[in-house]
Amino acid sequence: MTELNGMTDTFTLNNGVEIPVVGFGTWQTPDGDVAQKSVEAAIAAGYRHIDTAAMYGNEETVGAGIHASGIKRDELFVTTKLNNNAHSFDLSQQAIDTSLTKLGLDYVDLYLIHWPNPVSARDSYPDSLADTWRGMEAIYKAGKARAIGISNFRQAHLDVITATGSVMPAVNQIFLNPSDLQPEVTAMNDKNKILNEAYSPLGTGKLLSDARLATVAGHYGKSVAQVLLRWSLQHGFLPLAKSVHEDRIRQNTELFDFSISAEDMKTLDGLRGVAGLATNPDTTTW
Ligand SMILES: NC(=O)C1=CN([C@@H]2O[C@H](COP(=O)(O)OP(=O)(O)OC[C@H]3O[C@@H](n4cnc5c(N)ncnc54)[C@H](OP(=O)(O)O)[C@@H]3O)[C@@H](O)[C@H]2O)C=CC1
Ligand SMILES: O=C[C@H](O)[C@@H](O)[C@@H](O)[C@H](O)C(=O)O
Repeated sequence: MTELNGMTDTFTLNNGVEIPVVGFGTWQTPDGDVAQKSVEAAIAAGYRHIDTAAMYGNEETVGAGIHASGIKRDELFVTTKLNNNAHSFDLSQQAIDTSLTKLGLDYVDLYLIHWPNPVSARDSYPDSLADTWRGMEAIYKAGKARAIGISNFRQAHLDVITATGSVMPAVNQIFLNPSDLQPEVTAMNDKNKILNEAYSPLGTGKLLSDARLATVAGHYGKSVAQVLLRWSLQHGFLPLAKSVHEDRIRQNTELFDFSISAEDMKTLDGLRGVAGLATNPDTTTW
């Protein structure tokens, strides 16, 4: 993308759907008041994109936060994910209906397969995965999701679904921050016009105390969190930041009044392995 102006900026997915360039994460956000209030706070702060999952156990109260915010449905982009234990055509059809009921929505904007190779279905992989993608396509065609995609997928997994599928995933949501740029996965996504969504953009908080990141943030009078999110955007990745604190939620939207220099981008790109973080390289157990 060439210009970054604000939270309502969008990337265009490979099926033409517009997706707001920053998303609000809800993994480990406790179900109940905390989820409802943090989602409301995120929408009030300007977020127009919420990321949840059946696995997070908070779809009901994330949905309550969406409704309490008073935002119009077509001004909000909502993602949820197929649970790890729901890998089959039939289970995927049941799972989307359950998620929609919990969220109180008629459709989601994006529905993702959470992991390619759930432990419970490992024996039947890759058949279960091809079958699940067929289920995702049916969900898309029924209008229950405006776009469908994948998460934690590498080449071998993508090959399974493209061998029999007819819809290319719109998104691959992956672990992506300066501790791990995942060059092979992002190249695969780029080649197939699959958007790179950056999960754990703050390393689930573990990157925030790194001294080298603090030095770079100091160049801009910004927090480390803001620099990490801006780094994602400047790479063309869509960051999903989670917080349950109103001040941080707001802070994480203030990303459009500065730009990281090419030199500092290089420094950040060189931080591989920082804070001991890296992605599981074992493609067979994903
Ligand atoms: N598809 C997948 O398999 C996965 C998807 N995800 C998605 O990505 C989202 C983000 O990733 P996640 O791993 O949750 O973590 P993040 O990288 O977003 O980091 C969140 C942590 O950082 C803290 N934090 C957030 N903003 C600030 C700030 N400005 N200053 C100081 N601390 C801050 C939060 O604390 P606090 O909340 O207390 O403010 C929390 O501890 C998830 O919530 C989920 O939606 C994540 C993992 C896997
Ligand atoms: O979306 C969240 C993530 O998938 C998270 O639930 C997993 O990474 C989990 O901690 C695991 O160890 O498998």
